[in-house]
Amino acid sequence: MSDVQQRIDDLVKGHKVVLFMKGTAQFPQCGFSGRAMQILKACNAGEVTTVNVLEDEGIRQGIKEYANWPTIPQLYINGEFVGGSDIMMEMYQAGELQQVLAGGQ
Ligand SMILES: N[C@@H](CCC(=O)N[C@@H](CS)C(=O)NCC(=O)O)C(=O)O
Ligand code: FES
Repeated sequence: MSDVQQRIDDLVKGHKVVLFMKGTAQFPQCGFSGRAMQILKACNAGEVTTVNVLEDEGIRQGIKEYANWPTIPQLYINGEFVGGSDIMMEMYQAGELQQVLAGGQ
């Protein structure tokens, strides 16, 4: 595993809920990332670890390889890739995201 892939793996496995996004939780810098954050808030997700890919070009590119998913935002729960903002919205509307968040540790 490359250095960047290892760093991403440590982040994803070291925290329950990790959102790779553009900007921060307080100041998202893209509508898709803002929407992802809003969905997590609507789910009462609790502690969300956010990673601002605009501050790290290596992670911005590396995260696309890590989950084989070409865009940001990317949500991980309990070490597993969940999806981008479209998938998050679909899961939220079906009540599934709330269930995944409630499961695990
Ligand atoms: N449909 C996507 C929208 C996300 C998206 O299109 N992201 C683009 C624009 S922010 C992206 O990450 N492009 C690659 C990049 O900026 O590195 C989703 O469901 O999350
Ligand atoms: S930064 Fe332009 S669509 Fe996300």
